[in-house]
Amino acid sequence: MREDVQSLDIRDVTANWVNAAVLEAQIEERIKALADLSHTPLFFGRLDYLHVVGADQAEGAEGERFYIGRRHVHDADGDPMVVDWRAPVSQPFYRASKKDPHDVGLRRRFGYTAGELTAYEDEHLSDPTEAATTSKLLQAEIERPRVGPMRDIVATIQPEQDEIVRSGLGGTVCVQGGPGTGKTAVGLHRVAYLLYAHRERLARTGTLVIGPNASFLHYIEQVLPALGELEVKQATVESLVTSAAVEVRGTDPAGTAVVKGDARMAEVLRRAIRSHVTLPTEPVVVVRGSRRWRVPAYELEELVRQLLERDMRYGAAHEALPQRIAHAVLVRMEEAGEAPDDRVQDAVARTPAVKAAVKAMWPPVDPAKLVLRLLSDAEFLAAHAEGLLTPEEQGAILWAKPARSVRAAKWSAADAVLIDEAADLVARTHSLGHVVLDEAQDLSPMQYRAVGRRCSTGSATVLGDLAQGTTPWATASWADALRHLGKSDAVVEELTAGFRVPREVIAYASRLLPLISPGLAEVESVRESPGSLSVRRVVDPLALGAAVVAACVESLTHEGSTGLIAADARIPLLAGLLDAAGLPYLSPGEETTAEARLTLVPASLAKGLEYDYVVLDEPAAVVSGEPDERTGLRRLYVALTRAVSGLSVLHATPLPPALRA
Ligand SMILES: Nc1ncnc2c1ncn2[C@@H]1O[C@H](COP(=O)(O)OP(=O)(O)OP(=O)(O)O)[C@@H](O)[C@H]1O
Repeated sequence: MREDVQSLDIRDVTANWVNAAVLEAQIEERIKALADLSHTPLFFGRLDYLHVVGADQAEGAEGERFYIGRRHVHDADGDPMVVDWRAPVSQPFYRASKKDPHDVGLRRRFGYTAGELTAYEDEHLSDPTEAATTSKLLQAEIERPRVGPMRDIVATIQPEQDEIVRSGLGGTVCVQGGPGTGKTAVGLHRVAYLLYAHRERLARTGTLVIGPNASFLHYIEQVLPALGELEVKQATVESLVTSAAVEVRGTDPAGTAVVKGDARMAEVLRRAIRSHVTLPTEPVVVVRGSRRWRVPAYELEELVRQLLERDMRYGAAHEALPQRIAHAVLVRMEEAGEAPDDRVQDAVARTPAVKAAVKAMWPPVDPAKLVLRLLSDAEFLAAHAEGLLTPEEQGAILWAKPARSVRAAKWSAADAVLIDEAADLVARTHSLGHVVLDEAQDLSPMQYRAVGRRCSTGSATVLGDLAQGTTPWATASWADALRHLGKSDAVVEELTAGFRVPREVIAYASRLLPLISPGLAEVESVRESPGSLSVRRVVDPLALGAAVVAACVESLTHEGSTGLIAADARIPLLAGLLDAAGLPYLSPGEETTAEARLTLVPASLAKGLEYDYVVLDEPAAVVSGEPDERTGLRRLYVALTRAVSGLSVLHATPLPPALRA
């Protein structure tokens, strides 16, 4: 297939150089998508249907056989050899069971080692005498050491995951799932599925994956290209809302950020922007040739009121008003027996008199300047926050030292979201076709709104775990979150099977659940190996660092990656000790390789990541590094649930009570 594309001669088929360039680019893309990945087999499954698919299931009808792979492959005659995993005929590979065989006689899974076919596993789904078994190949895939970036799970997607992956483009899906239940994997595969099922529509409208930080995005960025999808954009909420005009250089105290992130701020902004509208007291007088045309104030007022009532974007109304005034002038011209056309209306709309009137009634508003004023001018804020924010809340968000200009202001991340909201009040934000929002539990209501306007005419996949919410404004319920996102009708699915964390380790971490998120289901590990958990107290606090380094050395004797997770404040100390011990290490954004397998991870960046072995330094410091205890325990829960094979906890300070023996 690649050779076919490479040998295409487009010289005679293109009319001009533009067409040729476009076609050439498409061919390049296609060659890229058909690249041979030596470790990625062309197929991983086979389905033997009992009957011809789609035909009447007549007794004795010949069955059909399909090989399932990451992409469609055909032979020299164009006949399919491998069907795409996303095609409808592939679905039983993921969903069929003894109970519901989907007309499949045999399901075969193929196992590979370093690109070589080394195993296969058969299930005779329609044979009642064969007992249902769990797949050894799935077990092997889950146990495989984690080195390098996140991998696709296309060969082993589980039935409950597949239901989410294949849910339609029309609806928003929200997935609540504990650590390692495959939320991120499912979200990425859903994008790949949607791009297959709705390629044209999404190519036009675009898709976006939103993650918590750059190192997380780096960790997941290979999954979609491995599935042949090169077009999906990635962003953090922060990068989404920071325009070229404002740079985030400041930080807010927790209390301030909570108020700025509250949905009530949207109403404060709406009032503030509309306060720029002034009802006219003077008429507009347009001079054309020897005639003067007068639109009286009461009529202008009526026009302004109509625009206010229509609740259109502020900027759109600003654009519309001159035309409305000009129209009023035209009506007068017609009444006077003239026959003006559209060009006259345009000309009138551009006269200095109309422009001046519009500027007085409906002046342009710069979103950043509007927020600047709200945060600097106590009276202005009070006027628009009246009945919405308490005086204390207003005090919390006012800058102690008002900024002189948009450029000079030390904008915080929460401020950037306010500016984004204001910008949307001025001009509608462009909506994409589909947005995947990962680690959604950490977003503030205002951040949900910012994401929501980027999929206002599309749909979303919202992924998160309420127990892992570590921001002071973390989501308490998915219903609230979805409301702020503008997707109240979304279905909330729950995933409880854990593919990452071994049983013993997840049981240990889950002791925190009643304190951090009462009512949430504990993750049930599907891993067979019990994993290893060791918790060790180091009596001499000064010896803790050395013990932690020794634990890292020990972990590195095993295959796979090791993550040393510690409170952010302890990172410099541990970095020094690792240097002194001659142990090279990476930062979370850097890719682990067979040579560099140790990563030093500040607890604040551990979310979403995983390592074969985790050494956790001083849990009490992880807890006390957060503004309140619940957030601290949640941060600790995240840190405790990053391990695939083993977790070593080392502490000098007593552990939080829930974790004591
Ligand atoms: N069906 C599956 N087959 C094989 N591996 C899987 C499957 N589902 C998930 N995994 C693996 O489990 C691990 C955890 O998945 P993932 O990171 O998507 O979980 P998560 O729910 O997003 O976790 P967290 O809440 O910690 O961010 C990954 O290594 C992923 O590849």
